[in-house]
Amino acid sequence: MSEFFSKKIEFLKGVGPAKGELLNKELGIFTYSDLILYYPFKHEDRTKVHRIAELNEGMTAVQLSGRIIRTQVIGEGHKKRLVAYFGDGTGEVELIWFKGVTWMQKQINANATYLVFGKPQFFNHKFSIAHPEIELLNPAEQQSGFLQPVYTVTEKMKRKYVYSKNISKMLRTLLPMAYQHIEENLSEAILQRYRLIARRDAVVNIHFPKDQQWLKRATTRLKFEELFYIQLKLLKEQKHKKKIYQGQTFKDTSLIKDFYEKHLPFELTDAQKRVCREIYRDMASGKQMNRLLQGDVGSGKTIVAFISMLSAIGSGAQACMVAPTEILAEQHYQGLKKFADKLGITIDILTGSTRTRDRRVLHARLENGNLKILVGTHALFEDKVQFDNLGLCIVDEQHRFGVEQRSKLWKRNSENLYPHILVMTATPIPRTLAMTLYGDLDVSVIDELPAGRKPIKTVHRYDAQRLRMFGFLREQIALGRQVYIVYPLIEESETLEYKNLMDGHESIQRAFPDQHLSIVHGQMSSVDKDFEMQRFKKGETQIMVATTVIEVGVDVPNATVIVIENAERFGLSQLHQLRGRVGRGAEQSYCILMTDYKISKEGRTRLETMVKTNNGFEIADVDLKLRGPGNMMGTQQSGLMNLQIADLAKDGKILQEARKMAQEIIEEDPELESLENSKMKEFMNLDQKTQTQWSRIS
Ligand SMILES: Nc1ncnc2c1ncn2[C@@H]1O[C@H](COP(=O)(O)OP(=O)(O)OP(=O)(O)O)[C@@H](O)[C@H]1O
Repeated sequence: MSEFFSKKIEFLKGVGPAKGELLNKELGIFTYSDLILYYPFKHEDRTKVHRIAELNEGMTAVQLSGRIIRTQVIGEGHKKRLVAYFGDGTGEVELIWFKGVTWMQKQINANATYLVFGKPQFFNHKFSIAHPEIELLNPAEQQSGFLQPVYTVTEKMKRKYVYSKNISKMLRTLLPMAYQHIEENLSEAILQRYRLIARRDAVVNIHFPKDQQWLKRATTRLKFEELFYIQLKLLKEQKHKKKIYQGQTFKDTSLIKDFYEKHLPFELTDAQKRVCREIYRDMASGKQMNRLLQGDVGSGKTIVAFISMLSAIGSGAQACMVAPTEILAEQHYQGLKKFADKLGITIDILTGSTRTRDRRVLHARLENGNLKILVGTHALFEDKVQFDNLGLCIVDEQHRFGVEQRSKLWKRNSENLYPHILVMTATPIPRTLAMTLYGDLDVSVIDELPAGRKPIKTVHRYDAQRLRMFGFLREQIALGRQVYIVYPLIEESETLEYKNLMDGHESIQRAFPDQHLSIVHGQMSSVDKDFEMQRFKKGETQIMVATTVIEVGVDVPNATVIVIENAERFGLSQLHQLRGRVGRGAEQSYCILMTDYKISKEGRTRLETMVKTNNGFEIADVDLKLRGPGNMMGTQQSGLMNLQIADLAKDGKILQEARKMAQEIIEEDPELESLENSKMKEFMNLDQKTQTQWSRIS
């Protein structure tokens, strides 16, 4: 890597210490390469030059080319302004500055030819432009026209008269010098196959494109490069892990057979069978499994998890399942216990609220191998928890565990044998995110719901239609079904949230005097929560009033209606998760989204999406577009999403191509040893700092 790029920015002609410091502090630009990598956020089209005679009142910003005839300072005090009379032979406009009058006056050369850019306003029978951008005209540029880059600058910079155009000017000085130092980092084969332009041309054109087409070429090339290196890195890691991390070989099928033949409660869907096979194959391979299991809500992940555990247990190992919350751990425990009991397999649960006395017993049983399955929260990560022989660890992520915690599991092993890892997510993740966040894992998808499920009917109703809605609930209850009514989490105030829920509870009790109600919220102890859940599950209560604690995992097939109050307050994936609490049996189910009339545009899109589709993958894509990758995955993982130019919400196609290319390369030449690939390896192996200077791979 050339020394050139690490030169301090203040040494660039026209920058100096004062501006240099401003760039350091305000934009994090310290070196030449930092500036080169400070891409504009948009380009203004300056390809067209208008004539003054063509101006009309409705025009947005226009570009004019002509001469400043004379300047004049008018008014006093805060009314003081500089007026420059500007003409192009077809007419005249006034250019006006209210700020920086003296400074501006010094900048302007009367009689010189300028390019002027701004929004014309018609006032007192003439056009004027307030605070236009002006530039001494460069005849070459006038001929070809150009796309003007616009850079983000902070308020503080503006106060010190450093604007976007100053950054642009610095780059105009820097780029011609930098051009020859910019090295290619993709092989000739890749460039040709994807028709990508050379890196140095891309870098120049991302700032100063010759035209729209060049801008597009430059953007595509840089996005490809960014995504390609992330994928190359992830896939290389994956390959590396497979090579060095041995997993225990679980080939025994006796328990699985026994379960299949005698206890399987329903026919597995084809998708479930396929995924079970994929997992079995991994666990029998002798390599450590690192697999992501994606399935839509209600697609039947629990039984797949259990069957995977049977592979491990049948071969004498233990299995565990980690959930992000106690309530979910409890649900998984109940779900798995049903199956485990049938085979006489020992199973227990460990959470923050497990009593010390019980813990001690549990630790001992785990350590001597008598306990085969342990379900729990991150309490499982504590050092005291030692397995005799942990063979499979299932992590139910729900987007809450980060990569960090996941890697912690690696350390939980004895000797050289690592437990197999299966990461489960309940809400589908858009493909682009999955490829980036979980790009080092193999992926299994359950893309089919159990037979006989009817798609849930979703409607949006306003508060004014509440009585009719109650009428509908009565009909359903009369048919023997059960109902959830969900209130939103109110982040600003727990008291308010509680009050909301209690008010709701009261009014529902009034509306349904003959029915038994359950109530569940976050402030209840887990014992009480569990008690209420069980009552509802057993059918002793008909209506469950709850906050979002029921969002994940709750499984009551007889519940056919979910009413979501203030539905506009929920995120899309949350709504989809909540809706997944119904439609889990054979009966027709309904989801009713209640709101008042005031809904933001984005809120409306969310509701419309819910009404339109039941498909979690489609919903995840809309969610990604609405919220952006960082917000969607929570702060923990947003670091990974710190892409410099690519946008995972929009660049799915480029990402797919980049991943495909990276896959082919890693497949053919895992160590990147060929002459062609070695340069890419060199780039990938650059020390973090130099590499970030160029590509910001996280
Ligand atoms: N193949 C199948 N045929 C019929 N019912 C099934 C099948 N697979 C699972 N089920 C049932 O469907 C319901 C949902 O299964 P499960 O709880 O495993 O879903 P999930 O994928 O974990 O969904 P969620 O994330 O929403 O909890 C359960 O009642 C389960 O018994």
